[in-house]
Amino acid sequence: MKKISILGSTGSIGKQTLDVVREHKDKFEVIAISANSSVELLLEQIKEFKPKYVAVYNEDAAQKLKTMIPSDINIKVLSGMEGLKTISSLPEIDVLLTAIVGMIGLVPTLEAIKHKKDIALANKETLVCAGKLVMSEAKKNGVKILPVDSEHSAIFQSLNGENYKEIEKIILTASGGPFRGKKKEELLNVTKNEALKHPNWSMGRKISIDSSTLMNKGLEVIEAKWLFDVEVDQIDVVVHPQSIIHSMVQFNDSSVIAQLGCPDMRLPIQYALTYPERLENSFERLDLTKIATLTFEEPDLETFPCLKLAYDTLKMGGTYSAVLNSANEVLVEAFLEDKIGFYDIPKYIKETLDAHDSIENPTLEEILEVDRWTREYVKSLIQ
Ligand SMILES: NC(=O)C1=CN([C@@H]2O[C@H](COP(=O)(O)OP(=O)(O)OC[C@H]3O[C@@H](n4cnc5c(N)ncnc54)[C@H](OP(=O)(O)O)[C@@H]3O)[C@@H](O)[C@H]2O)C=CC1
Ligand SMILES: CC(=O)[C@@H](O)[C@H](O)COP(=O)(O)O
Ligand SMILES: [Mn+2]
Repeated sequence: MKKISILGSTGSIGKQTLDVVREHKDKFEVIAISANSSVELLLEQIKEFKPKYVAVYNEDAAQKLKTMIPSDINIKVLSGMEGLKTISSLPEIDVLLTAIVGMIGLVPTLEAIKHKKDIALANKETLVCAGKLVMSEAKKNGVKILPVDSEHSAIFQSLNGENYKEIEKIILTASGGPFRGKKKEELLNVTKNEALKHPNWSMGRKISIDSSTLMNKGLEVIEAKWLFDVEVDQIDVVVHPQSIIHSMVQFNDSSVIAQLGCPDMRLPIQYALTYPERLENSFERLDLTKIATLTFEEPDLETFPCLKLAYDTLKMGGTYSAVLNSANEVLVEAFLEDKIGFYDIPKYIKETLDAHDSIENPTLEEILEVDRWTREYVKSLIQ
């Protein structure tokens, strides 16, 4: 039995992780679950999976959950950041699955690494804001960082048994999002509801907006750099609207290896939890004869400037990617609250990057301070 703790069990990835557990009840045991404030769903999950711990970040919600749990259920209710850190480092867990959204996942993930827990990583913001630190801590503690993000799982699977030094290029596929093929003039006044309509994946709100701006691909470029230890010019993005090829690796002998499958996050989640083994499951099989065409095009960096901004921050180094990420988190939230327009997202990110004094090799405390500064700066721009 693999013992799992889940950061963000009530979200899109969290719920699909529990689907994987349901599929393999004899293989996985859920020791801890958590959320920000979705207590009704947490209660259902507690009744079904019987975890020993639940962490609710929001203090009021944690208190509310305590009153909702029937007296015959024995579970420890924790709260705040301390709660998230505790469930990330429990002695009895083998792996922490990070399905929480945003850079708030950084501190508990580092806590898990310090306690030598393997990480099944969906929370890409952690590597975007602190990739160097997280990967070096993982190496120091002998911890595996197992990618859940579909593209990075595809790359990881394509690299199975290969020598990472022989990678020539990583080719990240992008769906192009809901606005693929459109030009800036057509997108100036798009609404959040239009932006939330991803063509292939049903995901949380933040990542759905990121896909519509192509920031998601930018964050994934940065995530790939740290996971696979490649240079920025070794990472290409190709738009592949069908989301069947989840990504590829080109090797130094010109061979290209790819991973394909139906768009279903349960597979990368399962693979991260069972690696290096594979487990038979009931998920839909890919039938290539039913797919008329697989197409590929270059990303349009003029219409989608967020992707270029992400590449730029990798080239500039230091804490620029952390600023990109924190600014984006604030701006996506503001866009979802109808406070800013679609193109205000790249505009204010650029202005914040221009105002930032970068720090080379930042410590955790410095990254947290950069996050605080960035949020304050961006909010002052919006007002
Ligand atoms: N969805 C997908 O298919 C994919 C997602 N990812 C990445 O996975 C991560 C999760 O995405 P997704 O599942 O879509 O997001 P969702 O918005 O669907 O879920 C987010 C989860 O995080 C929890 N959460 C948010 N803030 C806090 C907090 N402060 N403390 C504790 N828990 C918190 C939420 O709790 P609550 O319900 O209470 O708000 C919820 O459980 C993101 O980093 C995303 O980029 C990567 C690849 C694919
Ligand atoms: C499922 C997944 O991994 C998402 O990150 C997905 O890739 C988003 O799609 P695009 O960003 O390519 O539109
Ligand atoms: Mn992805």
